Amino acid sequence: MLIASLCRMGSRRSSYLYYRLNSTYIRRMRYLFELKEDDDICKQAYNSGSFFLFYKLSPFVQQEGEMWLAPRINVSDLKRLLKKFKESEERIEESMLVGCSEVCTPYFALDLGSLEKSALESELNGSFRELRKAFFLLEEEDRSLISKAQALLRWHDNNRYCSKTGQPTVKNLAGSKRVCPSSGAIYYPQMAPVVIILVTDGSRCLLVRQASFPKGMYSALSGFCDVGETLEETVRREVAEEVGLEVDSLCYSSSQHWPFPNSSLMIACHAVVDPQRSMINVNKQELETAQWFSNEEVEEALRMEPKLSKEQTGSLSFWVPPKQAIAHQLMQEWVKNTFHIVQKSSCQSWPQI
Ligand SMILES: NC(=O)C1=CN([C@@H]2O[C@H](COP(=O)(O)OP(=O)(O)OC[C@H]3O[C@@H](n4cnc5c(N)ncnc54)[C@H](O)[C@@H]3O)[C@@H](O)[C@H]2O)C=CC1
Ligand SMILES: [Mg+2]
Repeated sequence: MLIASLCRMGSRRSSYLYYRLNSTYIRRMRYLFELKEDDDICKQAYNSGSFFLFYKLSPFVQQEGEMWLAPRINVSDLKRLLKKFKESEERIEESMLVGCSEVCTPYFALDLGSLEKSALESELNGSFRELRKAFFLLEEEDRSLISKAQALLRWHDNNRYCSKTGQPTVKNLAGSKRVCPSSGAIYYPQMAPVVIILVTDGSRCLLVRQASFPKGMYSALSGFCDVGETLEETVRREVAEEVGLEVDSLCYSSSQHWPFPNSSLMIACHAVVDPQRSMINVNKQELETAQWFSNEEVEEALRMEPKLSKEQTGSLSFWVPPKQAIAHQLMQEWVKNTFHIVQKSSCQSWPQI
């Protein structure tokens, strides 16, 4: 966003700043690429790295006043910690690369789940919190790094063996892949593509409840992409499957990595149905209920603090996910009318029927 606004300024100074920001970004991406490709460089990078710590997939966090942080510790503190718990320094090689700072300080994540939790917490002066709680407490940058870190740690934990030979697989130092030494098969960390769709009939938008949602919460309709589907096909199928409506047109909004319960790539879209054919027919195997809401109702739900909304204060009997969820962003776009629907005729990949 900063880069975009600097571009709009259009002055010579802003072009220079734009170039500097952009080149820093390229340098960082090239550096991360090297770390992923070359174990020797990655091993050296541990020495200048910062480490996020986890305990059985729960991130280490600290509270500072009102703020929650996911602190990173440097390699000498990490070595001291391992020594104190009588662990070998080789444990550092179990770390995963999760990113780097503006000045190319690499960030790693390490799970210390085999050590004693309360002793670790008092040594580090903080606590290991479930990601479902930490996610909504942390600021954007920490939240995104911690989510990525947990997704990587979980994927490696679940993919220790080769599905062809049954032999143990070995991770590269950055954790960007695992290799089976006997078959040579390479496995890469994966996330599942999911569409999340805010359906509108022009004047109202459709929100749904799954039985597993917290009481009173409604969200946008969602569903996993089936193998072989385009995004448009998934949107159309999910809307038909879950609420029995036919999508006329749609547009892409944005995407988000969603770590719960496993790693998903949430692909957010707006979709339009014909107001003459807007009668909902809920698939009870998938949803508890689905309902049309007015612009005013959604606007009020968005304004409410999730904590207050859970207690159902005010005139509304429902609440919506907090700002960290992409469903919230779709609703914001809808109430402000800041999305642009692509007409069916101009959508190249629209399925032929
Ligand atoms: N960030 C956000 O704002 C939101 C995120 N989500 C996430 O979207 C994901 C999918 O949403 P649903 O409506 O439940 O999907 P869905 O409508 O496709 O139904 C889930 C069912 O699909 C099947 N399925 C197919 N492929 C699967 C896969 N790769 N992993 C797991 N199950 C698979 C299973 O039978 C599962 O019970 C959920 O993980 C949820 O956490 C959902 C709503 C809002
Ligand atoms: Mg669904």
